[in-house]
Amino acid sequence: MKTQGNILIVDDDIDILETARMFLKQEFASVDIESQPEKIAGHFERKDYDVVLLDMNFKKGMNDGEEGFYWLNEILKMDHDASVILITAYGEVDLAVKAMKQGATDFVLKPWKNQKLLGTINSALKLRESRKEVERLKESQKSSPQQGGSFIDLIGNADALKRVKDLIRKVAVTAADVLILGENGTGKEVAARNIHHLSDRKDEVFIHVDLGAISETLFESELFGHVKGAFTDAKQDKPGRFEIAQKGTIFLDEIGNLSLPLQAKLLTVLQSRKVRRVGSNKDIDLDVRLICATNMPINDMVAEQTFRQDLLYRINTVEIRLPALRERKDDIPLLTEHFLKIFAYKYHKRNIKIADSTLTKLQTYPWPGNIRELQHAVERAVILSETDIINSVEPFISTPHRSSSIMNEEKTLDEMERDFILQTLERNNGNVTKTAKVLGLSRTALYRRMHKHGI
Ligand SMILES: Nc1ncnc2c1ncn2[C@@H]1O[C@H](COP(=O)(O)OP(=O)(O)OP(=O)(O)O)[C@@H](O)[C@H]1O
Repeated sequence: MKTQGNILIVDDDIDILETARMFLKQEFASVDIESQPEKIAGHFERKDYDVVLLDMNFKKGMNDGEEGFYWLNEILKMDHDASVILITAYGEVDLAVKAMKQGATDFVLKPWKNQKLLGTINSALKLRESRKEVERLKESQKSSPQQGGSFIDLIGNADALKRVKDLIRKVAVTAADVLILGENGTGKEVAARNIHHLSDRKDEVFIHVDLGAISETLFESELFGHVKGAFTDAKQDKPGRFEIAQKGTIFLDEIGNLSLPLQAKLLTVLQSRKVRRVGSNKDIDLDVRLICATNMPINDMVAEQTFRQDLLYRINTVEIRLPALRERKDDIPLLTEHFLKIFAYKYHKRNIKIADSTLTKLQTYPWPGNIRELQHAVERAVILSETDIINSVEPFISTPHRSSSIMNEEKTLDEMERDFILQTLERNNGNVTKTAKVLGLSRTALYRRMHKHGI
């Protein structure tokens, strides 16, 4: 069976064109020839070419390759993913190498051996397919609401947040790598998206990678991609997240959860700014903006040698720390009203309001799950409320224990947090996973707090 693929051969030597066509017709679905490069555009209007074989010199006696460069450029203007193979004579190899730097995929020397030509075209076809795959993935990422995500403004006027917003504005326009620190639910992802949207990469993709959710064994293949046959399940070539993020921003979330061996692998890629698919021997230059985030005490982890210092230095050119919600209590009413609007609309309760006294009481609760917890609480209150005015904290809170911790203003925030974790653990029979879920925390974050409170 013939291989799928449209091939165009451009050379002023009719003999070469005919011989190449005769041979390649047996192998590929469609082979066209052209002796006048000025007509390349016409071919591209009629067909989508996967591989173009292009002569370097057209005019007799010319061997500076200038025409080849010119037409290569024209082809890439028409289709920037085109795979162009240059046909060069012996002695023109330097020119061919220069052309590859300018976007050609490969070159073949005249006179060629048919099997060698076939191998070169097949590799170019593969490359073309994988470039198309990257483009397809980019498009699907852009249109997926989860990945593409729209720009959400960081709501809040508290001084601690104003400083963060200032820093974001300053750093966004630079190429600096950014490390965002902060507890769960403080808005690290929102901040990362803000940086992307305020940068000159805003029209390119924003790729969110949750490192905590990728298994140790799949890490390399997910991030760096793989070639067909690299391992048992590698049925076809697949680009990694770094490659998909080309020209855009890659957001490596939960970087503190990476094991030491994976930290080493990531460091190699970040240092060289090159990525190599698993099973391939070709490096791909990376042009990506790097933003990392973690809720772990990364500096302590360096001291404990569970996080590599050299990796930290590589990723934290600028460090942004998002304040916990309890450190910016003044913003609680504003955020509550913001979420109220969203959920009032969603649940068709357009007239719903929250009494001022209730808003004030919500400010006294420590919100260990931060803004995400507040968001869920407002959603619950809107669903449960039977009147238009919510004038109690009860509907915000799923249990009586929780409301007593809200209203008890005598205790310090730390004490309330400790009590609250204990109560929640008790209700979940000591199950940390369930407790973490109820509190809107990751297991690691919950363990850290339990450790802090001596639980
Ligand atoms: N300043 C803010 N204004 C409005 N909404 C916000 C703000 N900060 C966070 N949110 C909302 O709170 C929720 C949690 O935010 P986000 O996912 O960015 O937090 P995170 O710090 O990345 O959390 P995690 O560490 O758990 O991944 C999201 O629904 C987000 O839209």
